[in-house]
Amino acid sequence: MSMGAAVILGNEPGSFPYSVLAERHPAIIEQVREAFPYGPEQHRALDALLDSCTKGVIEPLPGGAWAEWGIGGYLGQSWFDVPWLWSESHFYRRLLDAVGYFGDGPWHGIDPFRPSKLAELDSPETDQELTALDELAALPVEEQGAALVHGSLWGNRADLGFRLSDGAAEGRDAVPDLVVDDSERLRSLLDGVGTLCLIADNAGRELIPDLLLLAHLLEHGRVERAVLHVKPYPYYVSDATTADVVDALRRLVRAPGEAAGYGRRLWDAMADGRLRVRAHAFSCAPLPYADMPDDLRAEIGGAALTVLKGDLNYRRLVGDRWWAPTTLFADATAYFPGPVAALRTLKSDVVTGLDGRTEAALDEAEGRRWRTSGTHALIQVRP
Ligand SMILES: O=P(O)(O)OC[C@@]1(O)O[C@H](CO)[C@@H](O)[C@@H]1O
Repeated sequence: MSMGAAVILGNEPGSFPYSVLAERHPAIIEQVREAFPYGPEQHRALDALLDSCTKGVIEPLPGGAWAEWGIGGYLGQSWFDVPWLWSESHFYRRLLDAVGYFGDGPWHGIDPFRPSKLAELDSPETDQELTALDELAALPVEEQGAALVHGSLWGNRADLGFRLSDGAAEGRDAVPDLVVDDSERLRSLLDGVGTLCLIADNAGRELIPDLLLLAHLLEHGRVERAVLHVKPYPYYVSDATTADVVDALRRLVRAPGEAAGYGRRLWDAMADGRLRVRAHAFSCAPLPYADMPDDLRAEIGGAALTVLKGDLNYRRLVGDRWWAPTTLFADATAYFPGPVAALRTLKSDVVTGLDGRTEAALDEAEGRRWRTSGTHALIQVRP
């Protein structure tokens, strides 16, 4: 792989990464502050975090993981001057510290994003999406599969962090033509043999369609087993944890119509081990997948296919760099230990695998906006 492209930093005012550090993170702190009746300790810690993340520098963190993940090299530097991916990931870790998530007090393990995730799961939009399954049942199985792949892909627009900094996002029309569409290749890799790893992204309205797709693939013998990788702790506002998988499955089994059947089949698949949930520490690491530890590399290497959902996982997959958009996806993912697919709506600058004409047409029509607006999507596969 060419390592030539520069790593993305957040220090260019006016850029998307800068706006995430300067605006999205402070907004997230306020949202979390309002969501719970925290005590003075938490409020003070949130004040300190706001100060640090906007004006301060990277400070030491206890625990071995962050030492392994490179904190030593960034101590004393501004949050804006270290790799953007690293800085963001570190923000979520600090936020959880501030609200006592890792402490031994009463707030231990309380997900500060849970209220917004649950609200989404209970929304009328989720009801509608589940009701649509009743009509889907009348279609040929192949068409059901294609529709569920698209449901999972576009479910990625439902990302609460993104909507926080871009309130108009949901109202904007999605562009149904994908900027890259390897869905035929994806279908051919779902040939019924072996394990599918699905590296999940958001809870709620993204996780539900991800689960529906897994239920379909298991039921129709397109995969033998599936492993759903979720985050070991709350992350990037709405990223799915095990608790979110439980909430989504409970939502499904209690739903009317076809949805409940999907939920029950998934519940059974969990019970007999065909569907497993995995919360590897590296899922919350501030690093690209090229740096994944050996145990995860071996596990993923044993899968027939790994599907990565969403924008952040895409950044981690190809490396959070200023790639020329025509860089081959196969080159950027050559290190990955097995067949890999990305299902992503475009919400940050990174992209690979476009043909030159597509890139030129998008630039011509939208300037840089197509990269970050969440209206475009892609399905990319490297067998
Ligand atoms: O991974 P997701 O949920 O599709 O998107 C994550 C996101 O909202 O957060 C990051 C910026 O904070 C970007 O990768 C993207 O804008």
